[in-house]
Amino acid sequence: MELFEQLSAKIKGQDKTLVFPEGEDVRVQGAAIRLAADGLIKPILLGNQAEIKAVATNNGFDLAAVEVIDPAQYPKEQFETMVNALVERRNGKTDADTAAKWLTDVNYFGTMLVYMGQADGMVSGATHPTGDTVRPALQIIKTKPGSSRISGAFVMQKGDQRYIFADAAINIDIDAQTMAEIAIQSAQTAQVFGLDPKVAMLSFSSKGSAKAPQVDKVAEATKLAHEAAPDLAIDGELQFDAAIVESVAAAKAPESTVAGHANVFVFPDLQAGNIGYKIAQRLGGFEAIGPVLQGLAKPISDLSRGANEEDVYKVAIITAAQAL
Ligand SMILES: CC(C)(COP(=O)(O)OP(=O)(O)OC[C@H]1O[C@@H](n2cnc3c(N)ncnc32)[C@H](O)[C@@H]1OP(=O)(O)O)[C@@H](O)C(=O)NCCC(=O)NCCS
Ligand SMILES: CC(=O)OP(=O)(O)O
Repeated sequence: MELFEQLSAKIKGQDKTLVFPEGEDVRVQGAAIRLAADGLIKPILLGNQAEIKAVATNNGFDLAAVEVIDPAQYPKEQFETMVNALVERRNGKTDADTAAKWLTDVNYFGTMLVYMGQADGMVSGATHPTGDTVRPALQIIKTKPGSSRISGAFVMQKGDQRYIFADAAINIDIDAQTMAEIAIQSAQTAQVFGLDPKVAMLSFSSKGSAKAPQVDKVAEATKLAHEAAPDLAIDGELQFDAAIVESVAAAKAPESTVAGHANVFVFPDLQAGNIGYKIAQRLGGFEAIGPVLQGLAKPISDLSRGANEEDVYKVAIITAAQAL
């Protein structure tokens, strides 16, 4: 069975509720209506009630199976409960006035619905940049036990080829310890997507072919990940060609069991990761699913603003599966 058929079969009938803060967006509405019609999730759209209706009418959508919440018309008592819960969660870092202001932003409002258990997960980012989409999750949902950082992976698919690219979304400039943690998180994500992880720690050097502090960082991250997860198939530092092409691996890293066969690619910083996934997507013809946020205590997913309706639909399926 194909990946999304498997995930859909898992979530069907589980009635997971997902909140979509960008309820006025036509791609989001289209996906939410399909997800509800397919019995996969119960969607909540956030936004201005009149605008949401206008978009639906203009596109011939029927919103009967979709709950709509207009934060501006949220009952006063429930809003106050939400403000108090946010202040308590922030534990002295955010006062009531700031919390009330934050909650006028749909991403904060949606994240609080998840935090308070009124939704099982959230999908946003079709119109908001990543920082604005994920910041509320970092501040409110926070990391799950065993994780100290949140990172973002893409599932890259073309035909029967499937790879994980990380971090391509969150951590801008990482140290060796963070890169090691991202590697281990990404291997776990690979397993969720049916891959037997073989992790390449990427660099512009293979096994000491270049000397630079940036290369040392990747070699150190590989060592730290080995120590933390001794059973994980991981190697570095490797150039991308050595990681993926058997003949190049034979020349550049002949001792490696990962080189030439890697399916999880961990990038040394966000410039490389974000550029890398978009090149594979736009020039290589790979479908980019994600970013799938790794290490969060509850499932919140970001979208690329370049996402289409199908991307929203698929990311929602992944998010609901994470909520099981
Ligand atoms: C994600 C991002 C917005 C966080 O930046 P920020 O809001 O300036 O973060 P701050 O350092 O102010 O931290 C805000 C909170 O988030 C937490 N946080 C930040 N990054 C985190 C991470 N990777 N994992 C876990 N928590 C994190 C901080 O601990 C802090 O929590 P606190 O308020 O309870 O103390 C920033 O790293 C970023 O812009 N990343 C790049 C996003 C992007 O543009 N990607 C490309 C497109 S996908
Ligand atoms: C993940 C990503 O790059 O998002 P955007 O295209 O919205 O910046």
